[in-house]
Amino acid sequence: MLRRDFLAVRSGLTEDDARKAAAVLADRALDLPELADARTVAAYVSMGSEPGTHALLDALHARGTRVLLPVLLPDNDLDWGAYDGPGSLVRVQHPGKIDLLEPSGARLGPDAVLAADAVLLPGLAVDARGMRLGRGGGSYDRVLSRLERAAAHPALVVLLYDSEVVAHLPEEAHDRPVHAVVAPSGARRFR
Ligand SMILES: Nc1nc2c(c(=O)[nH]1)N(C=O)[C@@H](CNc1ccc(C(=O)N[C@@H](CCC(=O)O)C(=O)O)cc1)CN2
Ligand SMILES: Nc1ncnc2c1ncn2[C@@H]1O[C@H](COP(=O)(O)OP(=O)(O)OP(=O)(O)O)[C@@H](O)[C@H]1O
Repeated sequence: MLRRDFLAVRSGLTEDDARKAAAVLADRALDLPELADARTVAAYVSMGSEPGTHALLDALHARGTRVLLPVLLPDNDLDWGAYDGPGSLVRVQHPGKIDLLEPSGARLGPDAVLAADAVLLPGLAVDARGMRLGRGGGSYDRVLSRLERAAAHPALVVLLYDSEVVAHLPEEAHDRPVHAVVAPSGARRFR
């Protein structure tokens, strides 16, 4: 129900709202040292009404940051490929899912995310402790447990609209908090 409610608010945004938010989000995200100073960022290509990441991906790529993007696997785990500009993306239709833009180049394997200095995670909301509500596929839960197993500690950052930064979300035992959220009104870090 929570997921449905957050998605309903997103689907009510106009294209103009979304475009303006994406531009502000890219600036704010690039101001965050965790992203600005990263050599490798594992990010994703926003789809539909998700807070836009295109401007951010291009800015990171342009400044020489290595950007990794997810490739959805049949079991909902994620493989990774490098972002090499808008021409390096291909539209993919996974059964039952909205179309995703995925990297068309070499697959680097699920462990490629371990090289990231910062991971940008998609989410529908984050609470005051940094607990994140995802789409429910568990893809990023798996990324987080893979990072934990490898003792990798990249900065974990979520891009959201302002109304999606909330006081409290229900969590499950496997959920792990993120470090920061970037919203149009500003960034917020969690301890
Ligand atoms: N832009 C973006 N890329 C991403 C994610 C994401 O959340 N956003 N993912 C995050 O893990 C992975 C893909 N996971 C996805 C999970 C569900 C749906 C989807 O279309 N869900 C339907 C509902 C049907 C269902 O529950 O499967 C929907 O949201 O309308 C799409 C992608 C990797 N890439
Ligand atoms: N490390 C893991 N390995 C395999 N499955 C996992 C792992 N962690 C969580 N899951 C499973 O993934 C499913 C979705 O979990 P949850 O509802 O927390 O998704 P979410 O965090 O909202 O989604 P996402 O991680 O894709 O953003 C659950 O069935 C959960 O048991």
